[in-house]
Amino acid sequence: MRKNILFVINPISGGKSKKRVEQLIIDNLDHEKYEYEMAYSNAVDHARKLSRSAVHLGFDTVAAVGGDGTVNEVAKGIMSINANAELGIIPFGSGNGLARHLRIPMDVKKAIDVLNQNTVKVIDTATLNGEPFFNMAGVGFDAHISAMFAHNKKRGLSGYVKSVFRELNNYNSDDYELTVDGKSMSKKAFMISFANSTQFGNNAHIAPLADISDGLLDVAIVKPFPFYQFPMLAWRLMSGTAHRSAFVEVIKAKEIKVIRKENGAVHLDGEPKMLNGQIDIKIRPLSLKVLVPSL
Ligand SMILES: Nc1ncnc2c1ncn2[C@@H]1O[C@H](COP(=O)(O)OP(=O)(O)OP(=O)(O)O)[C@@H](O)[C@H]1O
Repeated sequence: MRKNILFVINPISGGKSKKRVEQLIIDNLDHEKYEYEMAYSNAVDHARKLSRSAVHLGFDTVAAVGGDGTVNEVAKGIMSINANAELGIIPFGSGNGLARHLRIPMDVKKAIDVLNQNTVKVIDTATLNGEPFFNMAGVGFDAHISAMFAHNKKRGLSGYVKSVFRELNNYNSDDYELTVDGKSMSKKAFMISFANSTQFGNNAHIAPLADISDGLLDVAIVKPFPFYQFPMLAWRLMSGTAHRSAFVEVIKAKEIKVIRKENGAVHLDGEPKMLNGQIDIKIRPLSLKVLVPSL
């Protein structure tokens, strides 16, 4: 029997035109395996609603055509109705962290072929104050950058890199009280990432040893560092050796509580949110089915 798949296309993700996507789907999807529909998200949270309605109507798969924010909304929609429905990803974002971690090709035709292969991997997901995330959440500098970037109309990698350099000099590290699986600790940190996958996106690996199906998050604490160390840290991110840096501590955990003195930004899969001082993060082991490349 053919499976029903809905493609949820985010027209703004990655700052890239989606004009060719419809035709590429028509030409490359295996129509013996799938009956398809397509829909465009028209605002923040619309992809979640589209995905939720599709799964409610009995769709087997919803494919997010976008970046990590679109994947977040589509996966949230799926999980709110039926954890047996599957997530597909056609990467079209600025960073595509989850897609890259799962080795889903950046090329649209090849990513459609992954859907045709029909190989399912069950992954962990997590929540931050009850809000789901799938790739990475964080507090500190990366959350600050997400909040800045959200006001930047130009999406894409170059805008992101510009924001990082502009803010790097102005940003002050914060004090955090952490409880990591019941163990209390105080940390001064430039940022803290709660990593389900290894990377933020663009192959910047903050938690190179993270396993997306191990029932654990990798808590990557980046300590304050002198400005001249930034190129070395950037190299460590890109070479998958961040865990070996003297400025990065990684702790594996199921449940983390974070208390900071002031309200501030957090990010969930790159999308910013303002929160008060207390943050609770929890893993949900093996809770989402994703279509991934067969080996
Ligand atoms: N029609 C729309 N107009 C404005 N915003 C939209 C629209 N459709 C979806 N969105 C929002 O766009 C945001 C960004 O999408 P997404 O994260 O996929 O792209 P990106 O930020 O470029 O990629 P990445 O997260 O991989 O870096 C999402 O949070 C989503 O809510």
